[in-house]
Amino acid sequence: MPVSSFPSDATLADVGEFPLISALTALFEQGEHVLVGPGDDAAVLRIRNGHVVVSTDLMVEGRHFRRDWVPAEDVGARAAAQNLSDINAMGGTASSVTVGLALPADLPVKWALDFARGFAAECAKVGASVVGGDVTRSETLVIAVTVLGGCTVSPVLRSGATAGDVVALCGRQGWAAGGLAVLGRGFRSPRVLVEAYRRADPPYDAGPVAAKAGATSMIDVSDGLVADAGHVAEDSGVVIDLRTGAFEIPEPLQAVGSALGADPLQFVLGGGDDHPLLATFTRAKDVPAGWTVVGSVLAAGDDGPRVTVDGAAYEGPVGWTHF
Ligand SMILES: Nc1ncnc2c1ncn2[C@@H]1O[C@H](COP(=O)(O)OP(=O)(O)OP(=O)(O)O)[C@@H](O)[C@H]1O
Ligand SMILES: Cc1ncc(C[n+]2csc(CCOP(=O)(O)O)c2C)c(N)n1
Ligand SMILES: [Mg+2]
Repeated sequence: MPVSSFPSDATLADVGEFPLISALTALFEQGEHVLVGPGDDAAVLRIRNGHVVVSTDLMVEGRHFRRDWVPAEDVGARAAAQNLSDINAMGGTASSVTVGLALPADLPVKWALDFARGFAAECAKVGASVVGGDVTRSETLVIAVTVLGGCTVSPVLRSGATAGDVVALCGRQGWAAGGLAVLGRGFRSPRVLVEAYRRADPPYDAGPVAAKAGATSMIDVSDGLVADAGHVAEDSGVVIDLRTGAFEIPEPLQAVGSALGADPLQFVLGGGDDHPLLATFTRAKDVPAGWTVVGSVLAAGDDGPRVTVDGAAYEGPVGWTHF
Protein backbone atom coordinates (compact mmCIF):
# COMPACT_ATOMS: atom_id res chain seq x y z
CA MET A 1 0.00 0.00 0.00
CA PRO A 2 1.51 3.41 -0.91
CA VAL A 3 2.42 5.79 1.90
CA SER A 4 -0.20 8.27 0.63
CA SER A 5 -2.99 5.82 1.64
CA PHE A 6 -1.97 6.03 5.32
CA PRO A 7 -3.16 8.69 7.77
CA SER A 8 -0.91 11.75 8.02
CA ASP A 9 0.36 10.79 11.49
CA ALA A 10 1.46 7.29 10.39
CA THR A 11 4.81 6.06 11.70
CA LEU A 12 7.48 4.06 9.88
CA ALA A 13 6.31 0.96 11.75
CA ASP A 14 2.81 1.50 10.31
CA VAL A 15 3.80 1.83 6.64
CA GLY A 16 6.80 -0.52 6.37
CA GLU A 17 10.18 -0.35 4.67
CA PHE A 18 9.41 -0.60 0.96
CA PRO A 19 6.50 1.83 0.82
CA LEU A 20 8.78 4.24 2.70
CA ILE A 21 11.57 3.78 0.15
CA SER A 22 9.14 4.29 -2.76
CA ALA A 23 7.82 7.47 -1.18
CA LEU A 24 11.31 8.80 -0.51
CA THR A 25 12.71 8.04 -3.95
CA ALA A 26 9.65 9.56 -5.63
CA LEU A 27 10.87 12.88 -4.19
CA PHE A 28 14.26 12.60 -5.90
CA GLU A 29 14.37 13.78 -9.52
CA GLN A 30 17.02 12.22 -11.74
CA GLY A 31 19.38 14.15 -14.00
CA GLU A 32 20.29 13.15 -17.54
CA HIS A 33 23.61 11.63 -16.42
CA VAL A 34 21.70 9.03 -14.35
CA LEU A 35 21.51 5.87 -16.46
CA VAL A 36 20.13 3.78 -13.57
CA GLY A 37 18.75 5.63 -10.54
CA PRO A 38 17.26 4.39 -7.27
CA GLY A 39 15.75 0.88 -7.44
CA ASP A 40 18.54 -1.46 -8.57
CA ASP A 41 21.53 -2.85 -6.63
CA ALA A 42 23.54 0.25 -7.52
CA ALA A 43 23.14 3.43 -9.52
CA VAL A 44 24.85 3.79 -12.89
CA LEU A 45 26.08 7.26 -13.77
CA ARG A 46 27.56 8.68 -16.95
CA ILE A 47 30.69 10.77 -16.31
CA ARG A 48 32.89 12.90 -18.50
CA ASN A 49 36.31 11.50 -19.21
CA GLY A 50 38.52 12.35 -16.26
CA HIS A 51 38.01 11.96 -12.53
CA VAL A 52 35.28 11.64 -9.93
CA VAL A 53 35.43 13.57 -6.64
CA VAL A 54 33.77 11.70 -3.75
CA SER A 55 33.10 12.44 -0.08
CA THR A 56 30.98 11.02 2.74
CA ASP A 57 29.69 12.45 6.03
CA LEU A 58 27.50 11.25 8.89
CA MET A 59 24.89 13.13 10.91
CA VAL A 60 23.68 11.77 14.24
CA GLU A 61 20.66 13.01 16.17
CA GLY A 62 21.74 14.62 19.41
CA ARG A 63 25.22 15.27 18.11
CA HIS A 64 24.68 17.22 14.88
CA PHE A 65 21.06 18.27 15.36
CA ARG A 66 18.08 17.92 17.65
CA ARG A 67 14.62 17.20 16.31
CA ASP A 68 13.11 19.68 18.77
CA TRP A 69 15.47 22.41 17.53
CA VAL A 70 15.49 21.80 13.79
CA PRO A 71 12.50 21.03 11.50
CA ALA A 72 12.87 17.89 9.38
CA GLU A 73 13.14 19.84 6.14
CA ASP A 74 16.08 21.83 7.53
CA VAL A 75 17.80 18.64 8.78
CA GLY A 76 17.48 17.34 5.20
CA ALA A 77 18.87 20.55 3.74
CA ARG A 78 21.79 20.53 6.20
CA ALA A 79 22.58 16.85 5.57
CA ALA A 80 22.85 17.61 1.87
CA ALA A 81 24.65 20.94 2.35
CA GLN A 82 27.48 19.59 4.48
CA ASN A 83 28.27 17.02 1.80
CA LEU A 84 27.79 19.27 -1.23
CA SER A 85 30.10 21.71 0.55
CA ASP A 86 32.94 19.16 0.61
CA ILE A 87 32.83 18.97 -3.21
CA ASN A 88 32.65 22.79 -3.33
CA ALA A 89 35.81 22.89 -1.20
CA MET A 90 37.66 20.89 -3.87
CA GLY A 91 36.60 23.45 -6.47
CA GLY A 92 34.07 21.01 -7.89
CA THR A 93 30.35 20.63 -8.34
CA ALA A 94 28.34 17.68 -7.04
CA SER A 95 26.37 15.61 -9.53
CA SER A 96 25.09 12.59 -7.58
CA VAL A 97 24.28 11.81 -3.95
CA THR A 98 23.29 8.71 -1.96
CA VAL A 99 21.62 8.92 1.45
CA GLY A 100 21.49 6.21 4.13
CA LEU A 101 18.87 6.63 6.84
CA ALA A 102 18.85 4.74 10.17
CA LEU A 103 15.44 5.62 11.64
CA PRO A 104 13.46 4.87 14.81
CA ALA A 105 10.29 2.84 14.14
CA ASP A 106 8.10 5.42 15.89
CA LEU A 107 9.35 8.23 13.65
CA PRO A 108 6.40 9.86 11.85
CA VAL A 109 6.54 9.14 8.10
CA LYS A 110 5.92 12.86 7.68
CA TRP A 111 9.32 13.56 9.26
CA ALA A 112 11.08 11.27 6.77
CA LEU A 113 9.27 12.80 3.79
CA ASP A 114 9.91 16.38 4.96
CA PHE A 115 13.56 15.43 5.44
CA ALA A 116 13.65 14.12 1.86
CA ARG A 117 12.01 17.30 0.54
CA GLY A 118 14.66 19.49 2.22
CA PHE A 119 17.40 17.13 1.06
CA ALA A 120 16.15 17.16 -2.55
CA ALA A 121 15.76 20.95 -2.60
CA GLU A 122 19.32 21.50 -1.39
CA CYS A 123 20.71 19.03 -3.96
CA ALA A 124 18.71 20.80 -6.67
CA LYS A 125 20.60 24.02 -5.87
CA VAL A 126 23.71 22.51 -7.50
CA GLY A 127 21.87 20.25 -9.95
CA ALA A 128 22.79 17.02 -8.11
CA SER A 129 20.56 13.92 -8.33
CA VAL A 130 19.80 11.69 -5.34
CA VAL A 131 20.55 8.36 -7.01
CA GLY A 132 20.14 5.90 -4.13
CA GLY A 133 20.43 5.19 -0.45
CA ASP A 134 19.45 2.75 2.26
CA VAL A 135 16.92 2.53 5.08
CA THR A 136 17.26 0.62 8.34
CA ARG A 137 15.85 0.70 11.88
CA SER A 138 17.84 2.23 14.73
CA GLU A 139 17.11 3.68 18.18
CA THR A 140 19.30 6.66 17.23
CA LEU A 141 18.52 8.58 14.05
CA VAL A 142 21.62 8.53 11.82
CA ILE A 143 22.01 10.01 8.34
CA ALA A 144 24.91 8.89 6.11
CA VAL A 145 25.45 10.77 2.87
CA THR A 146 27.88 10.11 0.04
CA VAL A 147 28.37 12.65 -2.70
CA LEU A 148 30.04 12.35 -6.11
CA GLY A 149 31.10 15.24 -8.30
CA GLY A 150 33.67 16.58 -10.67
CA CYS A 151 35.96 19.54 -11.28
CA THR A 152 36.49 21.27 -14.61
CA VAL A 153 40.01 22.30 -13.53
CA SER A 154 42.40 20.51 -11.15
CA PRO A 155 40.86 19.88 -7.70
CA VAL A 156 42.13 22.30 -5.05
CA LEU A 157 43.76 20.45 -2.13
CA ARG A 158 44.48 21.40 1.48
CA SER A 159 48.21 20.99 0.82
CA GLY A 160 48.94 23.75 -1.70
CA ALA A 161 49.37 26.90 0.43
CA THR A 162 52.81 28.52 0.29
CA ALA A 163 54.42 31.36 2.25
CA GLY A 164 53.44 34.72 0.79
CA ASP A 165 49.91 33.61 -0.20
CA VAL A 166 46.92 35.57 1.05
CA VAL A 167 44.14 33.80 2.98
CA ALA A 168 40.53 34.57 2.05
CA LEU A 169 37.08 33.57 3.27
CA CYS A 170 33.79 33.34 1.35
CA GLY A 171 30.46 32.88 3.13
CA ARG A 172 29.12 33.65 6.58
CA GLN A 173 31.11 32.33 9.53
CA GLY A 174 30.12 32.21 13.22
CA TRP A 175 26.39 32.60 12.62
CA ALA A 176 25.47 28.95 13.14
CA ALA A 177 27.56 28.77 16.31
CA GLY A 178 25.73 31.84 17.57
CA GLY A 179 22.41 30.14 16.81
CA LEU A 180 23.54 26.97 18.56
CA ALA A 181 24.55 28.98 21.64
CA VAL A 182 21.16 30.70 21.65
CA LEU A 183 19.22 27.42 21.37
CA GLY A 184 21.45 25.86 24.02
CA ARG A 185 20.32 28.57 26.48
CA GLY A 186 16.66 27.89 25.69
CA PHE A 187 16.12 30.99 23.51
CA ARG A 188 14.77 31.21 19.96
CA SER A 189 16.21 34.56 18.85
CA PRO A 190 18.01 36.33 17.19
CA ARG A 191 16.02 34.47 14.56
CA VAL A 192 18.62 34.98 11.84
CA LEU A 193 21.26 33.08 13.86
CA VAL A 194 18.88 30.24 14.77
CA GLU A 195 17.99 29.96 11.08
CA ALA A 196 21.70 29.88 10.18
CA TYR A 197 22.20 26.98 12.60
CA ARG A 198 19.17 25.15 11.22
CA ARG A 199 20.13 25.58 7.59
CA ALA A 200 23.66 26.11 6.26
CA ASP A 201 24.03 28.35 3.20
CA PRO A 202 27.33 27.33 1.60
CA PRO A 203 28.56 29.51 -1.28
CA TYR A 204 28.27 26.74 -3.88
CA ASP A 205 29.39 28.85 -6.84
CA ALA A 206 32.48 30.10 -5.04
CA GLY A 207 34.45 26.82 -5.01
CA PRO A 208 34.67 26.35 -8.78
CA VAL A 209 35.26 30.10 -9.26
CA ALA A 210 38.14 30.03 -6.74
CA ALA A 211 39.64 26.98 -8.46
CA LYS A 212 39.58 28.76 -11.81
CA ALA A 213 41.06 31.88 -10.18
CA GLY A 214 44.05 29.79 -9.12
CA ALA A 215 43.33 29.07 -5.43
CA THR A 216 46.41 27.28 -4.09
CA SER A 217 44.54 25.51 -1.26
CA MET A 218 40.95 25.34 -0.04
CA ILE A 219 38.80 23.84 2.77
CA ASP A 220 35.23 24.29 3.96
CA VAL A 221 34.84 25.41 7.57
CA SER A 222 32.71 22.76 9.28
CA ASP A 223 34.43 22.35 12.67
CA GLY A 224 35.71 25.89 13.35
CA LEU A 225 37.77 28.49 11.51
CA VAL A 226 41.00 28.10 13.48
CA ALA A 227 40.69 24.29 13.56
CA ASP A 228 40.00 23.99 9.82
CA ALA A 229 42.68 26.55 8.92
CA GLY A 230 44.92 24.27 10.99
CA HIS A 231 44.31 21.40 8.55
CA VAL A 232 45.53 23.60 5.69
CA ALA A 233 48.53 24.77 7.75
CA GLU A 234 49.43 21.20 8.68
CA ASP A 235 48.95 19.71 5.19
CA SER A 236 50.79 22.59 3.50
CA GLY A 237 53.57 22.84 6.11
CA VAL A 238 53.00 26.57 6.71
CA VAL A 239 51.78 29.05 9.32
CA ILE A 240 48.40 30.65 8.67
CA ASP A 241 47.98 33.98 10.42
CA LEU A 242 44.40 35.22 10.73
CA ARG A 243 43.78 38.93 11.23
CA THR A 244 40.85 39.65 13.58
CA GLY A 245 40.45 43.20 12.20
CA ALA A 246 39.37 41.63 8.88
CA PHE A 247 36.22 40.12 10.38
CA GLU A 248 33.17 42.28 10.52
CA ILE A 249 31.11 41.00 13.45
CA PRO A 250 27.45 41.03 12.35
CA GLU A 251 25.07 42.87 14.65
CA PRO A 252 23.10 39.76 15.81
CA LEU A 253 26.36 38.06 16.86
CA GLN A 254 27.32 41.16 18.83
CA ALA A 255 23.90 41.04 20.52
CA VAL A 256 24.34 37.36 21.43
CA GLY A 257 27.85 38.06 22.72
CA SER A 258 26.49 40.76 25.04
CA ALA A 259 23.52 38.65 26.16
CA LEU A 260 25.65 35.60 26.93
CA GLY A 261 28.69 37.51 28.20
CA ALA A 262 30.86 36.03 25.44
CA ASP A 263 33.26 37.65 22.97
CA PRO A 264 31.40 37.36 19.62
CA LEU A 265 34.77 36.85 17.89
CA GLN A 266 34.83 33.44 19.55
CA PHE A 267 31.90 32.35 17.38
CA VAL A 268 33.78 33.47 14.26
CA LEU A 269 37.11 31.88 15.18
CA GLY A 270 35.84 28.68 16.82
CA GLY A 271 32.30 28.12 15.52
CA GLY A 272 31.37 25.40 13.03
CA ASP A 273 28.36 24.39 10.91
CA ASP A 274 28.37 27.39 8.51
CA HIS A 275 30.46 25.83 5.70
CA PRO A 276 32.05 28.96 4.22
CA LEU A 277 35.17 28.38 2.10
CA LEU A 278 38.66 29.26 3.30
CA ALA A 279 41.22 29.43 0.50
CA THR A 280 44.69 30.74 -0.25
CA PHE A 281 45.72 32.67 -3.34
CA THR A 282 49.17 33.67 -4.59
CA ARG A 283 48.29 37.35 -4.96
CA ALA A 284 45.56 39.54 -3.47
CA LYS A 285 44.46 40.46 -6.98
CA ASP A 286 43.64 36.78 -7.70
CA VAL A 287 40.98 36.76 -4.93
CA PRO A 288 37.56 36.62 -6.64
CA ALA A 289 34.74 39.05 -5.87
CA GLY A 290 32.69 38.06 -2.83
CA TRP A 291 35.71 36.87 -0.83
CA THR A 292 37.34 38.73 2.09
CA VAL A 293 41.08 38.60 2.72
CA VAL A 294 41.39 37.50 6.37
CA GLY A 295 45.05 36.64 6.76
CA SER A 296 48.33 35.55 5.27
CA VAL A 297 50.48 32.47 4.84
CA LEU A 298 53.92 32.50 6.46
CA ALA A 299 56.80 30.07 6.42
CA ALA A 300 56.71 27.63 9.34
CA GLY A 301 59.18 28.54 12.07
CA ASP A 302 60.59 26.54 14.99
CA ASP A 303 57.05 25.86 16.28
CA GLY A 304 56.15 24.16 12.98
CA PRO A 305 52.92 24.51 10.98
CA ARG A 306 50.15 26.17 12.99
CA VAL A 307 47.51 28.87 13.02
CA THR A 308 48.15 32.19 14.71
CA VAL A 309 45.68 34.99 15.32
CA ASP A 310 47.08 38.52 14.96
CA GLY A 311 50.55 36.98 15.06
CA ALA A 312 50.10 35.12 18.36
CA ALA A 313 48.93 31.71 19.55
CA TYR A 314 45.12 31.62 19.96
CA GLU A 315 43.94 30.44 23.37
CA GLY A 316 40.15 30.42 22.76
CA PRO A 317 38.02 27.55 21.42
CA VAL A 318 39.26 26.58 17.93
CA GLY A 319 36.52 24.19 16.77
CA TRP A 320 34.58 21.01 17.24
CA THR A 321 36.18 17.57 17.65
CA HIS A 322 34.24 14.35 18.26
CA PHE A 323 36.71 12.62 20.59
N1 LIG B 1 36.34 6.24 8.82
C1 LIG B 1 37.13 6.79 7.89
N2 LIG B 1 37.72 6.01 6.99
C2 LIG B 1 38.49 6.54 6.03
N3 LIG B 1 38.74 7.84 5.89
C3 LIG B 1 38.18 8.67 6.76
C4 LIG B 1 37.35 8.19 7.82
N4 LIG B 1 36.94 9.25 8.54
C5 LIG B 1 37.47 10.34 7.96
N5 LIG B 1 38.22 10.00 6.89
C6 LIG B 1 38.94 10.89 5.98
O1 LIG B 1 39.74 11.79 6.72
C7 LIG B 1 39.71 13.12 6.17
C8 LIG B 1 39.27 14.12 7.23
O2 LIG B 1 37.94 13.79 7.63
P1 LIG B 1 36.96 14.89 8.21
O3 LIG B 1 35.67 14.23 8.49
O4 LIG B 1 37.64 15.64 9.29
O5 LIG B 1 36.85 15.89 6.95
P2 LIG B 1 35.57 16.64 6.43
O6 LIG B 1 34.52 15.64 6.10
O7 LIG B 1 36.01 17.58 5.38
O8 LIG B 1 35.16 17.48 7.69
P3 LIG B 1 33.76 17.46 8.46
O9 LIG B 1 33.42 16.02 8.72
O10 LIG B 1 34.02 18.22 9.71
O11 LIG B 1 32.81 18.12 7.52
C9 LIG B 1 38.78 13.05 4.98
O12 LIG B 1 39.54 12.92 3.81
C10 LIG B 1 37.96 11.77 5.21
O13 LIG B 1 37.56 11.15 4.01
C1 LIG C 1 22.88 19.60 18.85
C2 LIG C 1 24.19 20.10 18.32
N1 LIG C 1 25.24 20.22 19.15
C3 LIG C 1 26.45 20.63 18.67
C4 LIG C 1 26.60 20.95 17.35
C5 LIG C 1 27.94 21.46 16.81
N2 LIG C 1 28.63 20.48 15.99
C6 LIG C 1 28.38 19.17 16.04
S1 LIG C 1 29.36 18.30 14.97
C7 LIG C 1 30.13 19.72 14.43
C8 LIG C 1 31.25 19.71 13.43
C9 LIG C 1 30.88 19.13 12.11
O1 LIG C 1 30.58 17.75 12.25
P1 LIG C 1 31.38 16.60 11.50
O2 LIG C 1 32.85 16.83 11.77
O3 LIG C 1 30.87 15.32 12.08
O4 LIG C 1 31.04 16.76 10.04
C10 LIG C 1 29.63 20.83 15.09
C11 LIG C 1 30.09 22.22 14.87
C12 LIG C 1 25.47 20.80 16.51
N3 LIG C 1 25.55 21.06 15.19
N4 LIG C 1 24.28 20.38 17.02
MG1 LIG D 1 33.79 14.36 7.70
